[in-house]
Amino acid sequence: TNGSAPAVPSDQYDSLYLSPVTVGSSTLHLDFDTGSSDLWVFSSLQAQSSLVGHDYYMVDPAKEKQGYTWKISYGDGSGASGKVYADKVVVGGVTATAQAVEAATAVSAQFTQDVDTDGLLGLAMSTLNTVKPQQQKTFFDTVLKQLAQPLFAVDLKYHAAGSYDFGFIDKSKYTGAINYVNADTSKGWWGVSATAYSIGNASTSATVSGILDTGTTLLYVDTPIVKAYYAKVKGSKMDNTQGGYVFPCSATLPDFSLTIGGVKQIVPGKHINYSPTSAGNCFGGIQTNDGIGFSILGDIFLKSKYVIHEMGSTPRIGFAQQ
Ligand SMILES: CSC[C@H](NC(=O)[C@H](Cc1ccccc1)NC(=O)N1CCOCC1)C(=O)N[C@@H](CC1CCCCC1)[C@@H](O)C(=O)OC(C)C
Repeated sequence: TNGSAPAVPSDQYDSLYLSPVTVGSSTLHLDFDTGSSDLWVFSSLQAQSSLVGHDYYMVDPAKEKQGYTWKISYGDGSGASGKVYADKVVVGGVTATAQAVEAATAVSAQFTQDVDTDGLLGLAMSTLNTVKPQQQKTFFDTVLKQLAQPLFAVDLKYHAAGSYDFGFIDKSKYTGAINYVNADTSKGWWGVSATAYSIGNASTSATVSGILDTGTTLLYVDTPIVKAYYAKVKGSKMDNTQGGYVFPCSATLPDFSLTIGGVKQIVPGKHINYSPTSAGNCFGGIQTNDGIGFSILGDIFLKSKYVIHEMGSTPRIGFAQQ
């Protein structure tokens, strides 16, 4: 089988994308996250006050995996925890009949405030799953064998609805060739390396190692690259109160590319103007990975591409231009 689910921006700046998922008998809107490996949902186990504005999973005690718990924390400091159930999960017509569904008993303030996100669906390797006493499979791992091809493809768009395809490559969603590279899954993520970057037409050799992460809004790379980029943006500055590089909203932003597998993967300058700030300037889509330890190729990088994540005998990543 195969299937496709829409990926709809949660707000006008594409800060995250939400996809409809049937969990048990409810339809929830989840953030598909290639940076983590838990499928967790807002649930009837939470206080009613935490559920205002959310769709949530009505737990069925008969489906509980007795004694199983989970607890996750994310790069931005948010987190959640709870109990585990085995229930039907359907994504774009692809059905996992007994998927581990992690029902929240507690979620951090960021999640309670963000009333659009009803949970996350992790698409990294199952080795990062947080369920105890026994790690559980991601949705993708659960359905892998029933998929026509062992892959999912990510088609996030700039200020528009895109999609996640499971089990097939949709030729209508990209142009030109698909360029494949081996994925480094040793740390549990979809890891890639670039051998160069370019700012406008100037290319510089450098090793950029990072992970693809649909659950991260921006593009985080090494500080020297970030400095070189904003040196080309008149009026840009590092603004600690805003938490990163900002620039006049009228600035012209150069294109940025990373060379992966010998092919330049270009991020249009337009995509690098992430959003206006409260201070009247604009916040950059490229920021420093200081403190993270590796680069994160998040939505700013992904939203101009069709990216195939293939879990064959050798895991591969395929890049094509939208
Ligand atoms: C650099 S790592 C930071 C990353 N978070 C983010 O990128 C969050 C996502 C978000 C958007 C809207 C509302 C709430 C959260 N955005 C963010 O920090 N922003 C601040 C800068 O301006 C852009 C928005 C992160 O923690 N990603 C998580 C998934 C994420 C999904 C949304 C809820 C919070 C958790 C995950 O991909 C992860 O931890 O990746 C690891 C590998 C870093």
